[in-house]
Amino acid sequence: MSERLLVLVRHGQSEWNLKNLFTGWKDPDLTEQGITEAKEAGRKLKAQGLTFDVAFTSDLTRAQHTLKLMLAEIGQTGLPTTKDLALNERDYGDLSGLNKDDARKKWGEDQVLVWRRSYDVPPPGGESLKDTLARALPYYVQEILPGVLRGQRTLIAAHGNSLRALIMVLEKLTPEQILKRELATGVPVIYRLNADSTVATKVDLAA
Ligand SMILES: O=C(O)[C@H](O)COP(=O)(O)O
Repeated sequence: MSERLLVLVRHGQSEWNLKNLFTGWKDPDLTEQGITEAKEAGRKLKAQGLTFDVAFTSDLTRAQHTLKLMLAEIGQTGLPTTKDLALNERDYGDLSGLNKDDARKKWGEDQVLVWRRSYDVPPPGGESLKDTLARALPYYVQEILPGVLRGQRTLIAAHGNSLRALIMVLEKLTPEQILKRELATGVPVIYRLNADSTVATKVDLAA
């Protein structure tokens, strides 16, 4: 019986994470720290003895770069990889490029938290987590999950909110529970699935 392995990794620190800017579909690369985090994520996966059959990433540089660095650490630079917009970060709309502390001063802590972490309230001109889920979940179900269930060991390098959307489904979290769920940069979360696509085990490789 194959193991139905699915590993999710948020990209390492980006230049705009460092500057504390809303990023969304903007396309900054990793910082030096982000490069270190991505390599460390690869080392952690290697230390777990994990290798992969296939990888998925978004259309954005920071996730693609993170995947490349992880695969180099694991020794799998040629791994078949699919890039798709469906795994992109939530579109932050009009907030993109604004400083997160400046936004809190302008609109208040509570409003900014709702935009950043709530399930169904979109930032102005952007996507809510629900909107993000509406394009990430069909992609997961149609393009990723069938392979996992066939035993293709699968690595996904993507973004805080596109992965929170998938985690909400995988872990059956409520809108209240997802509000509190944070995803650190460069931390692999390892799932093994049951044949019915529910989660059998989860290991979070934080720290
Ligand atoms: O797009 C962004 O600004 C970040 O990658 C994620 O932002 P968040 O922490 O506000 O969800």
